[in-house]
Amino acid sequence: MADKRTPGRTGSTPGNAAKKGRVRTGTQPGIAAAKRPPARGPAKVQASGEASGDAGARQGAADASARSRVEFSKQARPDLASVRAQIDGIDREIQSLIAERALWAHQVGKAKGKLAAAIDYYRPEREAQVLRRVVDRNDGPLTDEVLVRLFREIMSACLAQQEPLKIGYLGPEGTFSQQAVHKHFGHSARGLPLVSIEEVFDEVAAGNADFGVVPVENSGQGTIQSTLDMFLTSPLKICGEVELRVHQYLLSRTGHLEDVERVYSHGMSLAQCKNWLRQNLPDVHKEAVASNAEAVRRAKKSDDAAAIAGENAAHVYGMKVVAGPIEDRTDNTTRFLVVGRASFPPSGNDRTSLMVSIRDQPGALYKILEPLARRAISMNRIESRPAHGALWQYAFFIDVEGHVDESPLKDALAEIDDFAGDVHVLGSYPVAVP
Ligand SMILES: O=C(O)C(=O)C[C@]1(C(=O)O)C=C[C@@H](O)C=C1
Repeated sequence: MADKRTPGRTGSTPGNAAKKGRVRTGTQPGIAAAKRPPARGPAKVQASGEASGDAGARQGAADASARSRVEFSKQARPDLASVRAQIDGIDREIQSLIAERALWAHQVGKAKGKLAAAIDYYRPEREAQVLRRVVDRNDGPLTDEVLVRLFREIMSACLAQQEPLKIGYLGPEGTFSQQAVHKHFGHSARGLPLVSIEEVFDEVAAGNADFGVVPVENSGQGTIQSTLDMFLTSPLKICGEVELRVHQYLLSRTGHLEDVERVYSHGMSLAQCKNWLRQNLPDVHKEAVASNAEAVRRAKKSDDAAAIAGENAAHVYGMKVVAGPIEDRTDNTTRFLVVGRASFPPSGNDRTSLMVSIRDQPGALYKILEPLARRAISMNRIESRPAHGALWQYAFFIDVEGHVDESPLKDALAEIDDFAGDVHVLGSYPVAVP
């Protein structure tokens, strides 16, 4: 049956890996294939269409999936035991396919040659391509976001077979930065909580962490200047971006709003909940601290204190939720950057961050932007920061679409007038997948 689902797969399974004893009995592709229940219509067509890359088969999968949903909805009241038997069969099949995928991912590792560490196996551009395909194929009922999360976890586990990646972030545990690490690298990566954004950059530069995840802007509050300033002196490259929907909660020991006399949080989080605080706790003392998790740790010390943080932090620190979500904007989103020591090839949908310092001459910024504009290269962002070491001189942080190794961005950068200023490529990276 495995032959029918993915032509040529059975028999070419990396069998020697199984011989080495890395595979649990019963999940070996060969054995599992024999045990698999008869494939149900949608799954069968979808899998074979994917393996052959045949658009017709993929359409067939979509049709079959739509058909099966109509059939589901027509059923008056299905028999619970037989529905569960179906689910058990599907679970068995999913499990054996995940095990088989892990074997292939291990083969990819071997195909890359003798590499030193997990970081050498990590390929953000490939991960983005895999996830975009998941989104393209998605025909419901699960959302793109849910499916992307599941597939990220699978890739994260596959990569961790070599060795887990070590990711530095603004700690302690329970911060939104930690959530961003999990969203981008999955739970098989090892998080390294650090005390400041500066330390995240330092630990990655020193090789003590493979990558770092740092917040760079919030949809309502704008840029996190301290992160941008790190790029003025850091040698690190931007290798990725993560967008995280941020929900804020008021947490306390007692769980009662009337007990609250003081509220701690990171300055950004206090700002994101300004209206709610004005309406619900107008007279209490508000204090900005280094991180939301630090705020929770302080609030945990007394009954009259509360903290604003993610719901996650309530579980990590054993606090009660007083109210939430309490952010003023319903689309409250924070963008994080992934920083590392290497550059990666194009993924097909990339963004590039540039840092430009301008010479003091007429039209300098125009001369830098004109070659981009002439090629219709979209600019997502331009931001100025005082340059280090020179009074009234500015560095411009510019995000554009495209990858430095590909036209038209490659040609535009080659043409940019050297006399107008210095253009430093901070990194080209895949546009965030939801
Ligand atoms: O395709 C690769 O290069 C792999 O190593 C496999 C894989 C995956 O599981 O799909 C795992 C880790 C990489 O970051 C990218 C993809």
